[in-house]
Amino acid sequence: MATVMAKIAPSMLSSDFANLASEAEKMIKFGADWLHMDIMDGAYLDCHLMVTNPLDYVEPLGKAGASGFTFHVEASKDNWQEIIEKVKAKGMRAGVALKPGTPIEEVYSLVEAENPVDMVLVMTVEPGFGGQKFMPEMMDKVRALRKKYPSLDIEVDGGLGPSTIDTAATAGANCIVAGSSVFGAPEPAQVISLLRKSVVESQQIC
Ligand SMILES: O=C(CO)[C@@H](O)[C@H](O)COP(=O)(O)O
Repeated sequence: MATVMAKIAPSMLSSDFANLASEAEKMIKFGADWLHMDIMDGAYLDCHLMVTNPLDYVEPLGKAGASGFTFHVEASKDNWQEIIEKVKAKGMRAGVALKPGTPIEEVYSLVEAENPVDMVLVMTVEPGFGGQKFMPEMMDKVRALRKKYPSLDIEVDGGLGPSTIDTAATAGANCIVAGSSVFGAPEPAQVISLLRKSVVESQQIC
């Protein structure tokens, strides 16, 4: 599977997520896979929670129509099992993210749990803002995950674009989050298509 997700930043949303659908519609026009479920069959809304208390957001995001709920391993040391359970009970896929300084071994127990996460998000910049430089050294984490879990969804986020996608895709990432490279492009659709092509081609030679 190759998934290209255009990011909807929290600052673009109202506090009650009331404008979620209209923001998702914009992404459809650009050709992203990341779409609101109520708008189109097969649409997928991926939500990455860079917060200290992810549990508080399971209910509102489930209600708003989120498809995937990704929380940080650094913020859930004591309650990740409860978060996964509640996220899945709300009909969402569960993902776990890790910051650049966090060792990859910290997510293994969440992938191997009886009730496991469906995806691991390897941050390729420090969480905080768009437009940062891709960190190629994070590809060691992606390679380790892909080797250990051949069919796991592995997402990368930060600095992804035409000049970095091949590095991420050949390492084994199959879900790509792209902000500035898509929104800053004269032809966003072309960038999305290029990102997808790189992932698909890398999967064929694996
Ligand atoms: O959330 C983050 C960083 O905190 C990322 O999602 C970036 O916002 C992606 O933007 P680009 O690096 O693609 O511009």
